Amino acid sequence: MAQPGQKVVLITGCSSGIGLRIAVLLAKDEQKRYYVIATMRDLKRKDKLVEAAGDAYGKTLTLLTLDVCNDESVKQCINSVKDRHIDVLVNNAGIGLVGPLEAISMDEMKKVFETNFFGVIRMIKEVMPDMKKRRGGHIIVISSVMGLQGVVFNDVYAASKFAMEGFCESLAVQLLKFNVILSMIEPGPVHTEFEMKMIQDVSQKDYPGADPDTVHYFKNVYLPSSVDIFEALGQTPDDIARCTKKVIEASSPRFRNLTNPLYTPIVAMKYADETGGLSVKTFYHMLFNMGSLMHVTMTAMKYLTCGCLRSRTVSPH
Ligand SMILES: NC(=O)C1=CN([C@@H]2O[C@H](COP(=O)(O)OP(=O)(O)OC[C@H]3O[C@@H](n4cnc5c(N)ncnc54)[C@H](OP(=O)(O)O)[C@@H]3O)[C@@H](O)[C@H]2O)C=CC1
Ligand SMILES: CC1=C(/C=C/C(C)=C/C=C/C(C)=C/C=O)C(C)(C)CCC1
Repeated sequence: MAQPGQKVVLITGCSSGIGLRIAVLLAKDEQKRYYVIATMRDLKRKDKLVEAAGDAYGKTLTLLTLDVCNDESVKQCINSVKDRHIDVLVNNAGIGLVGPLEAISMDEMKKVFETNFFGVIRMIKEVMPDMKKRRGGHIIVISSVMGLQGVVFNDVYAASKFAMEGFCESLAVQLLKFNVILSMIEPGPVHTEFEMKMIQDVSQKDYPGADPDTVHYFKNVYLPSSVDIFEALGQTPDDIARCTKKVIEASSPRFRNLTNPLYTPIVAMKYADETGGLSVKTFYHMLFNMGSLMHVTMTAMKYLTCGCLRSRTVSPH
């Protein structure tokens, strides 16, 4: 049970990746300021979290079942929290989807929106009324740079994160009136099971419905570039956990929190040209004309990025 003065933090999707690392980092806080309710849809997948939490498990970290796609599961979970009191809600659970649009079924697309968009809304609808009544609370959404800038062959995943950004931009204004803070964390590529699942998924599919040219561009042009980008720009889930902890602890938390300074120019380009042509043409050029140079370019970017870009992001250090 939470001790007096401890903040109750509920996190979704803690069986792996970013959610797991946020749960562990907060539960191991030296000053024991947090009581972490780490949730996952299938408790059979708890072992990695329990092992990483060590002594904190059963003290500052507890486990609950929660499937963000299921109304009953969300209600049951929140009702089982003492007085339904949650100080910080971290909406982390999410799934990816990559590939040629023609080869993706409507059901797969709906599942992405059901998890990444409606899953977050379901959580916020359940937790927000109590926060509003108490005139206090912090809602965090793990969005993505793909909520700010689309990426080729990630059309539906990016759309789900864009939807989230529009939702949060709208809601944040109302919540401020009730002293409830809303913050978005916007990571670029992060080395988690998300990346593995994508690679595994791609290796199993032959993309029926997509023409051979499109499949070629996806498999032989986009995928190698994407692997290079993960290698050159990829952050660790611990980086994202440290950024999230900083946002939770800030005296005046920012609404947007890009975690990767190397992405700042990509996002800035969009606002530099209101016609949108600069972004579309630059990505086209990067992908189709510079594909084989991507590795060198990304590595150079990594070393050349100047301090002014870093200051626009929330640093994990
Ligand atoms: N990795 C990356 O490059 C980036 C990831 N993100 C975002 O970060 C978040 C976490 O992803 P990441 O840690 O990388 O990926 P992982 O695949 O490692 O973790 C995703 C987590 O979400 C859980 N999850 C999926 N569906 C549901 C559901 N219906 N209910 C509850 N939990 C569910 C998974 O549980 P289960 O084990 O049961 O499948 C898992 O615990 C996502 O929102 C993702 O969009 C943002 C930017 C970049
Ligand atoms: C191929 C390619 C790109 C790919 C970016 C990728 C692969 C980003 C992945 C982000 C993730 C995984 C976010 C998760 O939410 C760029 C840099 C836009 C430049 C143009 C070519």
